Amino acid sequence: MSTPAHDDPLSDAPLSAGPLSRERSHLAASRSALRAMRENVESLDIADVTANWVNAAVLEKQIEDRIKALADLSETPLFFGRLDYLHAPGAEQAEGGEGELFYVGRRHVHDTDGDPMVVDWRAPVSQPFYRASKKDPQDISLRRRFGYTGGDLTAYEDEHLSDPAEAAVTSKLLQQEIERPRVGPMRDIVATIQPEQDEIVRAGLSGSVCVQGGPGTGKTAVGLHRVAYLLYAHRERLARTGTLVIGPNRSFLHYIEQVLPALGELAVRQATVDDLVAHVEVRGADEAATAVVKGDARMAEVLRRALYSHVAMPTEGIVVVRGSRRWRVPVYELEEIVRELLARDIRYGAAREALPQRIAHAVLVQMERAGEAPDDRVQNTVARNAAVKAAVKAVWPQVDPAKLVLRLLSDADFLAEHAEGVLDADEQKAVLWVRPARSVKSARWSPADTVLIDEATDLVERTHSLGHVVLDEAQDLSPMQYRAVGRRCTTGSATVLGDLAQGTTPWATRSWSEALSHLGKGEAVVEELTAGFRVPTDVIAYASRLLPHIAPGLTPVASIRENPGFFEIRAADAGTAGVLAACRELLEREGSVGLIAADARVPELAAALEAAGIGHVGPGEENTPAVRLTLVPASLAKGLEYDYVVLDEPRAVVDGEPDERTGLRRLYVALTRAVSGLVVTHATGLPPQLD
Ligand SMILES: Nc1ncnc2c1ncn2[C@@H]1O[C@H](COP(=O)(O)OP(=O)(O)OP(=O)(O)O)[C@@H](O)[C@H]1O
Repeated sequence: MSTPAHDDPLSDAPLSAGPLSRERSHLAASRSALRAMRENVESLDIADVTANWVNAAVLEKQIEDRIKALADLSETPLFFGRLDYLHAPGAEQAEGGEGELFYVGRRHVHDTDGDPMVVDWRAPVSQPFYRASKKDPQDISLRRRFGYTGGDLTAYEDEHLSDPAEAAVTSKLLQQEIERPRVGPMRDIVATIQPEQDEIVRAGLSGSVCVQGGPGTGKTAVGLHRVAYLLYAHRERLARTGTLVIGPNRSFLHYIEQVLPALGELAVRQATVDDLVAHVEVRGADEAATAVVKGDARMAEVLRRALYSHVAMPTEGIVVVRGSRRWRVPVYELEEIVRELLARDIRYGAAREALPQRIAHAVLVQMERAGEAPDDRVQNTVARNAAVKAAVKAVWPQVDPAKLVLRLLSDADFLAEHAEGVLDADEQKAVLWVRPARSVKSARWSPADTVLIDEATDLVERTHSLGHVVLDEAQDLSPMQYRAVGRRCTTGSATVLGDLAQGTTPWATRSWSEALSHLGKGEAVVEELTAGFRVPTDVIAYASRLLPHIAPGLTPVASIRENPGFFEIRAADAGTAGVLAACRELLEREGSVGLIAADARVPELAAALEAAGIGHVGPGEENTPAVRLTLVPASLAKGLEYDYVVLDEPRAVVDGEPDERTGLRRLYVALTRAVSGLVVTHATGLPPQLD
């Protein structure tokens, strides 16, 4: 880049002077054009279009959404880049835009003639903004990045990609954007998506992608931008089939929930795995050893066997009486029908529905042989005949999935019968309830039980599949949970995001290939992200000392932040005075502060903060300028970030987990939440793995 970032010291300068003024005029003109587009939609009179009130309501909602999408948010720049092509791109790539110069922004804006003023960042013509380089200029002569202060365009920076004399330099604006202090919920990264991230964002809809990346490498950001991209590129198809983002817990979902709406996408569902499988109320919890067995993929086989044990081979034929005639379906023919249905790849419930029709068909064949000419109506009547119904009930009874799981967990003999050769005696004992439940309502279901019910439900009736599912923090899922997510995208594709080093469940993923096969997406490509956007150099280097103990073989994250970060380890006296002092000190600085502590220490710290008059909120609650401190139990820190972090008593974080490796992984998560600085306070010494 030959041209350094141009700051305009005279932001009130007359609009006649220099490129910055011209760019500001284009911004002003684009804003007016956007206003005109919005007014155009606002003035639509739907009474002319439809007289039907249902259609009118639907249309009104669409118009409302469109008006929302066309809002001009004063703090959000309308465009952040400009591309000057050497040649006008082909019509297909330019998407209606003619010419060689394009402004890249969050949404498409056109003038009254329909000519584009700003092109959507997701349009093919915008792609070189993210991918072009000196090595591969992609027909770009100039890439210009814009810098904003508040809503004002205040700087720009040029790269002449096709000029061999110009050396490649790191962008200052990009660096500023990455180093900007964090406040409030997660924000979008459209202006600064990196080439390796963009490849994942724009990967095709048909394939599934898995991203392994250390803390702060942008996995969540990439996943969310990928959804926005797919919705743009395949709008109609995904509107029909649906998209879903899965995160680990409510506070995480709350943290990310504004990113997609900010990108103009309002219709993406966000849920936890527990939300997806909420067939019954969860009131219980399992011991780790029990949850491991319940989450093992072999449970799927136990459930399948238990369900199909309800199918009983017929022992006698059926006689259907119609008028003066009696039609007999002999037992061997019934058996053949049942065998054929068992061999087919259809759900238990679908086969149960097909069975009376098959029996009726057998009767119809006999009628035809006897010279009658029965039609479909006759077949339906025969299928509803009492004798046929009774046979179906005996041979292929209805099964309630929750009751099936209830029986497996309560009845040792029933479990033994179907787990024979699949689970050993200890494993069977582990899954059995100590106190068997009487009914589905009174049972103390655990989260792992609801996943079993979900599996059983899917055996009975096929789960609805969506067009695309993004699964974040995937490393924590059990094989049975992967299956539950996988059946929600059997006909669609998935983006799986995670970090093996951050797996903190007893069943955490050991390898992505294994996880992907449980998900049913064994063909997914595994990509790795290693450039870190969050954690400062000194902090990530310190946290990476844990890697050989928690995930040997993983590449440590290389921070791309220039600021080495504020990092201190402080020995403190027992109690809370040292931690509180660190919080006070960091609150003097700009941005958010997270106090992360072992779950068991949270009540004591909350009381101490209150007594000291330091206002704080919990994770997932909104910070305000007056209350910038969040008290975060270590178990909820995953995926979140704060400008400054105070990490209380690392040893307690490690000791809070059932085993050392999980403890050290939890500590790794806690150590990697800071954007600008980290203070570790301890009274009991540090875990030796950090030396
Ligand atoms: N290209 C980028 N430009 C600017 N900021 C970025 C970029 N990529 C990621 N970030 C920022 O870096 C931070 C970390 O990103 P993100 O939370 O997506 O990482 P992650 O890999 O999911 O981390 P974790 O493993 O800790 O959950 C976020 O603030 C995100 O906005």
